[in-house]
Parts: sequence; C-alpha cells; structure tokens
Amino acid sequence: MKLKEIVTEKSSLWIFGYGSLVWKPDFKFSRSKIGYINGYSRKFWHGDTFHRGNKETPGRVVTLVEDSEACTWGVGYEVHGAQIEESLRYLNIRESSLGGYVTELVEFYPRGEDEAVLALVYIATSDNPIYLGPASSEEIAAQIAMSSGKTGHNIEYLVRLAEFMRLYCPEVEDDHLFSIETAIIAMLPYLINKKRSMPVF
Ligand SMILES: N[C@@H](CCC(=O)N[C@@H](CS)C(=O)NCC(=O)O)C(=O)O
Repeated sequence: MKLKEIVTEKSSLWIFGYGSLVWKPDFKFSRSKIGYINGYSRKFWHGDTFHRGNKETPGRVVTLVEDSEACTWGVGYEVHGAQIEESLRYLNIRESSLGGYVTELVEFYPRGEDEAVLALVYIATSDNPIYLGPASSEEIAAQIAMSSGKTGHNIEYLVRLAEFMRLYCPEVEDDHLFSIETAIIAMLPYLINKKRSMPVF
C-alpha cells in the first residue's frame, strides 16, 4: 500500500515513534497516543554520525529489528492536512537524510484499543552504511558513554528513552534498554574520575 493510500480522505496520517521521536517529535501533530507495534523489537544497533555522534566516534541510537515474538511500545502521532507535508518534510531530513532511516508501514495499536491504524515508521536496516548491529549491553553502553553529536550527548538519548518507558509504559519489560542503562550507571564513577583526571587545556 502506498503512503498516499493511507492518507485517508480525512487527510490524516499516523506516524509511530519509538526512539527520540517519543520525547522530541519536533513537528506539529493533532493528537498522540501511547501504543505499540507487533513483530519488531527496539535495539540500539544503529550508528549515528550526526545527532549523537560523529564520523570518528559514531553514537548508538535505536532501530527496529524484525522479531515475530516481540512488540515495541512508543508514541503514535496523528497529523492532519498541512501537518502531513510539514511533518514528512521535516522527518525525511532528520530521519532519512541525517539518520539513514527508511520508511515502512506498520499496524499501530493505541493502548486500550482493539483496532489498529496504519502508521508510518522510520527504520534503519542492516544494509545501511552506518548500521552497527548487535553488541553486548556493556559494549553498547561504553560506546554511548563516549559519544556526542550536534544534538547532544548519547547518554541523554538513552536516559530520555528509559525515562519515557518508565513513565508511560511501566508495565513493559525492555531488558535490552534497561540493561544498557544499568551498564552506563555502573560506568559513571569511572567516567567522572576520567573527566576529573583529564587535563584542562
Ligand atoms: N526512528 C526512530 C528513531 C529516531 C531517532 O532517534 N532518530 C535520530 C536520528 S539518528 C534522531 O532524530 N535523533 C535526534 C536526537 O538524538 O535528539 C523513532 O521513531 O524514534
């Protein structure tokens, strides 16, 4: 089904966010709903050489990996009328040009509703040149701890996503996300001492 076919005659489009889009959509929308999509798990397996890293020290951000047993919670945003073109123009730059994500259509289930709505989602696939793939929680945490980019530190990206899940999806277990957060917290004394011992130029 083509995008233009899911933009119903009411000229409404749903966009599903599961990473930085859950705390910073940065586009105008008419309403938002917490919910999930089936068949994907969220993984810190995508590299980021702009927002949270650079070419020498890429950061790690989330993407979706197909997994028939899994579901991923996030936020669905409904855009209407002029908001559709505005949001797509913005996201195509932020997500596709700068982030290397491509678009897919998925069924989004708002919390407490039986009916799914078709939604656009941005996914970075393994054939993407800055795709980093699987690594242990400790390795991912170490990379996040040492990365920052034009939008901010990679630790902020992780913490805001963990905060979102604790606040809005407290019933959801996300071992991948919270094991990385635990590993980063364990590193903090080292990171602080390293900072202290770093020479000030
Ligand atoms: N496509 C995912 C991930 C989005 C994401 O994290 N994209 C990065 C691009 S590499 C971004 O926009 N980062 C902005 C930031 O880090 O604040 C989502 O739906 O939330």
